[in-house]
Amino acid sequence: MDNALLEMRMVSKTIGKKPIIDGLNLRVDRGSILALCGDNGAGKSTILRMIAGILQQSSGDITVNGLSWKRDRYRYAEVIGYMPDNYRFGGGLSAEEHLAFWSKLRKAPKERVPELLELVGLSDVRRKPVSAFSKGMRQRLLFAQALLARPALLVLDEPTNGLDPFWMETFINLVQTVKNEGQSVLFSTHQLDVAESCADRLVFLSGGKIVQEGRSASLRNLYGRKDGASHDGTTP
Ligand SMILES: Nc1ncnc2c1ncn2[C@@H]1O[C@H](COP(=O)(O)OP(=O)(O)OP(=O)(O)O)[C@@H](O)[C@H]1O
Repeated sequence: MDNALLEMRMVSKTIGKKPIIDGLNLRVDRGSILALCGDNGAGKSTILRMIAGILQQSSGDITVNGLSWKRDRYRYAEVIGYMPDNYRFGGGLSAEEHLAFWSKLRKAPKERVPELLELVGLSDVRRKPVSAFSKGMRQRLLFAQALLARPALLVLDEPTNGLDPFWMETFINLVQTVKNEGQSVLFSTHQLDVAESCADRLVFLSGGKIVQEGRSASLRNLYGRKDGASHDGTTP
């Protein structure tokens, strides 16, 4: 049986005349964690936005659990939990109000709201307006939002950005728990130590293409290089 949950086949994205993603093939297996790494502008957010259905690919195919956004966007949306980067919270709502609103949209049971606030350490401040939250607290709320409906695939854009060491460690434990419950996780990061601590596979992007992938910390040598070549020219 094919174990792929997410499959991207020959996906390209051009914005204006600029090619951003070029012939990308990527898969995430069921019950696995994949970290998308790469320098600024490599194309990580663009890929995650295409998977979330916010951006449409210029060509190629994306399926999650055999579903495609183009053909069946409602069922497709149900199997994905997406955590955006730089989400703008508005309206002076509290953490609890935000999560309750999102839980209705996602048709998640009411009990998930207090449960998730507790999980991400925001129970005590649940009635405070999110506008008064720190970056890390907002990130934890967005992470909780992605978990609401226990989606098959979590798509997280820079989830540990702004987290202090305690919450960074907690994030690593939480994604492991999510994986043990059978969900899959795809996240982007600049923090290689986080990627190495929790991902089954690391994929490195440069200029909208995969330049290296594998499990090992030896991939670290590649990070930030402009030519995308590994130091010894081999694939780990
Ligand atoms: N709306 C847009 N119009 C033009 N160019 C865009 C647009 N969105 C993204 N890009 C370009 O696409 C490339 C990839 O951007 P993307 O945000 O996906 O990279 P990233 O790997 O997530 O970067 P970072 O690590 O800085 O978040 C960049 O060169 C960016 O300037």
